Order: sequence, then C-alpha cells, then structure tokens
Amino acid sequence: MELESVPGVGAKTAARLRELDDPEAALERGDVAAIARAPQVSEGQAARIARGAIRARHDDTDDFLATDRARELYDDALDLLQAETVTDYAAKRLETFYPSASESRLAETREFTDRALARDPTPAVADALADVTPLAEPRDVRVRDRCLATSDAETYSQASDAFPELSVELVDDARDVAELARGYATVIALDESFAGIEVEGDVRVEPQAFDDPVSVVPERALAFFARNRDSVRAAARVHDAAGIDAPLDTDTVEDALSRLTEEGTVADDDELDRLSVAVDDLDAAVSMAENVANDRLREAIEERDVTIEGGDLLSLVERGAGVDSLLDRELADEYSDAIEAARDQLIETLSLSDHAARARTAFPDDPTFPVEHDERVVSKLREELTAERDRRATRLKQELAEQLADLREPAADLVDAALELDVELAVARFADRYDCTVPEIGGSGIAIEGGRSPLLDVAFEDVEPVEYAVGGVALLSGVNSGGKTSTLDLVGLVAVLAHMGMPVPADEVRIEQFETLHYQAKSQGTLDAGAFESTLREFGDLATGDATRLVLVDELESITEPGASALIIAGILEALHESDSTAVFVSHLAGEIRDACAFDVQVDGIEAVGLEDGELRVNRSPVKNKLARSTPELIVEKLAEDSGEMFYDDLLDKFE
Ligand SMILES: Nc1ncnc2c1ncn2[C@@H]1O[C@H](COP(=O)(O)OP(=O)(O)OP(=O)(O)O)[C@@H](O)[C@H]1O
Repeated sequence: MELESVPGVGAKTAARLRELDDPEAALERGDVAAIARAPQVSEGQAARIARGAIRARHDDTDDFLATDRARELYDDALDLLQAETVTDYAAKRLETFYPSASESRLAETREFTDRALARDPTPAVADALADVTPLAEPRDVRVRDRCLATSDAETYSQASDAFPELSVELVDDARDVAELARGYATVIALDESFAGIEVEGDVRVEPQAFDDPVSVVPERALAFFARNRDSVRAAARVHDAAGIDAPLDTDTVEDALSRLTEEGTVADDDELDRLSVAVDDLDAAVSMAENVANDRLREAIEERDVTIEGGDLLSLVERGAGVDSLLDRELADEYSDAIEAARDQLIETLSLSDHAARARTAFPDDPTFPVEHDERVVSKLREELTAERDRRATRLKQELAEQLADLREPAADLVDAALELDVELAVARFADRYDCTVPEIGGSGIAIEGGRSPLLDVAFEDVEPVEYAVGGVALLSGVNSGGKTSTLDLVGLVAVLAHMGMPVPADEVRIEQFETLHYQAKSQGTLDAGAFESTLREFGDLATGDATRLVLVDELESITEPGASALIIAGILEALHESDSTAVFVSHLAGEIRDACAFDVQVDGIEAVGLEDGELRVNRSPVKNKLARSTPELIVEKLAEDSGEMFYDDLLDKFE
C-alpha cells in the first residue's frame, strides 16, 4: 500500500510513518497501535489514518453519513461504544469502525463482532487492562561511558544512525583512540585496522558491532522494557485473567522484568550491590576504621605509664625524633593491635575479603599517632573496585538485555493483543448493556423487533420496546410526544451500527445493505427563501441520485407553509418511491400528503391508547397502515365526551 495514497496521509505524515519497521503492513492492517508508534503521530491521528487505509483497502467511500443528523447519530453510537472501553487506545481504535457500504468491509467488521461477542468481559480483565498502554519508545537514552571510534567517514555515519545512544568519534590513529580511552570507560573501535593496538584502558576492536547491537548498547533493550514494564506486566495479567494464549511465556517475561530497575539497570544482584556499596562508602569506611584504630591507641596510651630514662630522652630529642619512635619503641604491640583492628573493620564493613591484601595496606605498619590511612592505596582500591563494579554491571546488563531483546517482539504482540482485546470487550459490554443482537443484513427495507434506543432521555430500563418495519416509502403519523422522532432515531441508530458491523439494541433486526443514510432532522421553524431553496435542492439531488439509500425525515412540513409543504413532500415521496428508496417521513400532515401523493403511500401511526390524568398514554410501536389521530383531535374527542355539548361534536366531525 502506497503511504501517500491513503486519505489523510501527506508527505510529512508519510515521512513519519516511514520511521516504523513496516508502515505498509501497519496501514494494511489498520493497526492503530503500530501507526501511533510513529514519531509525532497521536492516537487520534493514527485512528484517522487507519480508517483512511481501511477505506482505501476496501475501495470504500465515506458517503454513508450524508447529513449532519446522520453524522450526529454516528458520534452517538461511537460514544456509547467508547464508554465501554478501559483503555484510551481502545476508544481510539473504535474510531476505525465507520458505517460502510462495502460488502468486504462489512464482512470483516461482522467477523470482528462475532469474535467480540464470544468474549466474557470479566472485572478481573478490566482491572488488568487499566494498566495497559501502547508501548512507547524510551526517550533520550544516552550512554556516556562508552563510545564508538572509526577512521572511516561512511562507517561513522552508519554508526551514528545505528547507535544514536552512543557518541561516535572520528579518529586518525591509535593515538586518538588512546586519547578517547582516557575520557571513556570503554572505547569500541569499529575498524579492523585497529586490531592489536596497544593502548591503556578498555579498548575493544569490534568490526562486527553492527551485527550485535545488544552487546554494544544493552541499555537500548533495558530502557525499552524499563519504560514499558508496567504495560507488559499488565498485558500478561490480561492474558491470564482472560484465559487466552499469550505470544510468550508470561513467567519468563516476569522473571526478566523482575531483574530490571525502573532506571533500566539490573536489580537484585548481591555482588553488584556489594561492589557498588564498597565504591560509594569507601571513604566513610576508611575514616571509620581510622577512628577505631585511633580510639584504641588513645586508650592504650592513656592506660600506659611510660618511663623513659634521661639519656634516652636526650637522644630522642637530639635526633629530632617525634613521638612516633617512642610509639615504636614503647607501644609497638598496641599499635599493631590498633592497626589490625582498623584493617579488620574496613574489610568487614565493605565485605572486602577478595581485596583483603590491598585493603590491609591502606593502614601502614609504620607507627604514627594519630593513625593515618595511605591515600594512594585507598585510591588504587577505589579504582579496582570501580572497574570491577562496572565490568559486572555491564556483563549483567548484557545478559539481561540479550534475554529481553528476544522478548521485545513477543512483548509488543502481547500488549497489542491486550489492547485489541479491550476493543472486543467494549463491544461485548455494549451488547450486554443494551440487550443487543447481531442484525441480519439483506432483503429490502428494515424490520426491527423489540428495539430500544439507548439515546432516549429516559433510563434504558424504562425504554419501551418498539416494533417497526418499513420497506419502500412510508409516512409516520402520531400524537405529540408519542415517540415519532425517537422511532426515527432508533431506525437511524440501528442502521448506523449495523453498517459499522456492530450489534444493535433490539431483539431482532433485518436491514437492507444501504449505501447512504440521509437523516433530515426537524427544522427549527420556517426557513427563509434561501435556506428553503437549498433544502429543496438537497432533496432534488437525493431523489435523482442512484445510491441505495435509507431516508429519514422529521417534520419537513415546518420548513414552509402547510399547504405547500404537503405538496412538496408528496412530490419528494413520489421520486423516492420511483427510485426504490427506503424512506420514513414523520409528519403531522400525513393525511394531506397521502391525498396529494400520486401513489398509495403507506401511512403508519403511533397511537394514543388514552388520556390518563391529562397525560397521553401511547403505544410506542407504530401501527401499520394507520393514520394516527392527532393530539388536538383526541382532546376535542375527550371534551365532546365529557361535556356533551354540540360545539365539540361538530368540531370532532371536522376531523373525519
Ligand atoms: N420507546 C420509548 N420508551 C420510553 N419513552 C419514550 C419512548 N419513545 C419516546 N419516549 C418518550 O417520549 C418523549 C417524546 O418522544 P419524541 O420526541 O420521539 O416524540 P414525537 O412524537 O417526535 O413528538 P413531537 O410530535 O412533539 O415531535 C421522549 O423524550 C421520551 O421521553
């Protein structure tokens, strides 16, 4: 699929989509999650692109929703479905479902719905879904202790593209490499020609680095999983809770993830922890050990009476010797005890038994008071421990990254599958909440049994089921507030949902496959000449067009004077009748229009079954071939019955 052939994809968006591994396949599948992984493409935009791609794949148009009211009904249908999703992703993904006139698209969506309705939307799955989000690339992974070096300009640009996390340095010779090794813990030379160079530091010659990115930048896989860990884990829980097969072993991924910290480092390695603590606490531990030695020595000195003969004292003073030599001579044992205690303390505090030999020399044998550590030894020790810590951290990172890199694709599939499941579960929940059925597509016109619109202003459980069937053209008459508009809405909503491939809120529905839904809402009062003309033109186009259409029109008579309205509506009905359209026109002038019609138009009626405490009681299901009596007529009839006055009887006769 050519990217720019998809409606809504311009050059800029196409360039963004090309950043994906296989953008054509993502579009082909209408895969919102994959499309949204392109840089700077939001989920909303991804849904629009996916919808465009689906349309292109099915050679479909977006003509189904022909009027504002039809589009409103689609928005309402989408809102109802989206209210059932747990994830934002699923809400966006539902936007790829649109009412379609394409048979292949409808077959596809109906297959999806079959799958969805077989799902069991349990609370445990919904709970787990709450933490699933589409996978995101980690931002700004920068590795600062490692660099790549090459003397070749082409390799340089190749490496810059392949390893954006690392600095790539252009070098001329081994001297330049040596210079780099002073600034970086590790230098990876990419040119074979550097093999065998002798430079100080960790310099590796790895011309094969491009084939093994995980060992060059283990941080990439680690950062990816650190960023997406919660989502991957939640997706695994979703699979468990829903009892569906996961594309990977969830225990393996859990085990690997439990070894990863939020920062993308390896957790739970005692040896690495020991080395890290040793490096961090070295200075503090040395000074603590020093204190131990000094306290001991001070105590020993305080407890000792030192007797010194005058000759000795003289010789000490004459030689300029300090108290150290006195210590050496008089307190040698105490000094070595104190030093031993300091050494033991240092080794024990930092668990340095493997560096005991060097650690011991941090406190020299030569007596001094106060005792002082040898900073050069401590520095060397720090260097060794740091190198050891870094080597271990890198090895652990590489091991874990190797394991995680293999899991990356299946983990992405795992998350995608969980998100897709949310879309299916939303449809299952919608069907459940509104007692839906899968409509039968075919025949001519539409037949609804036990239809209950979720769009009414009453609680769904109080909605009275409606039976209504129409083939060809019909007028719908009825008392005020009897439910005429609500019936049109129900027919419109059922048509929209059915063409989206979705279940519909009814006991049973059969519906013709229409190419367009033209729903004209009631106009707010008489139109001025210009607006009247353009409305008429719209109907002119509709009447002469050749699409298979469902036309719903609510009280068109209000656009102009009643007499003219009846004639105009009659003319429109005749044209629609000629073109085999299915149409329902709600009108208070049904009788007049029928009289003006050149064919025998069917008139159905929503009847009042009586007046109760001034309130009309109605049968919400239109009665076939019945011109329902109007509210004024019912009131006149009631007055005639109640008062027995001739005036009302005469008035009632006028309605005959
Ligand atoms: N099937 C139903 N179940 C329960 N209540 C309904 C049903 N249909 C309609 N109603 C109630 O009746 C009210 C009026 O319905 P609606 O507007 O469809 O009547 P109408 O016949 O188009 O009225 P008007 O002639 O004034 O335009 C709705 O707002 C709703 O409260």
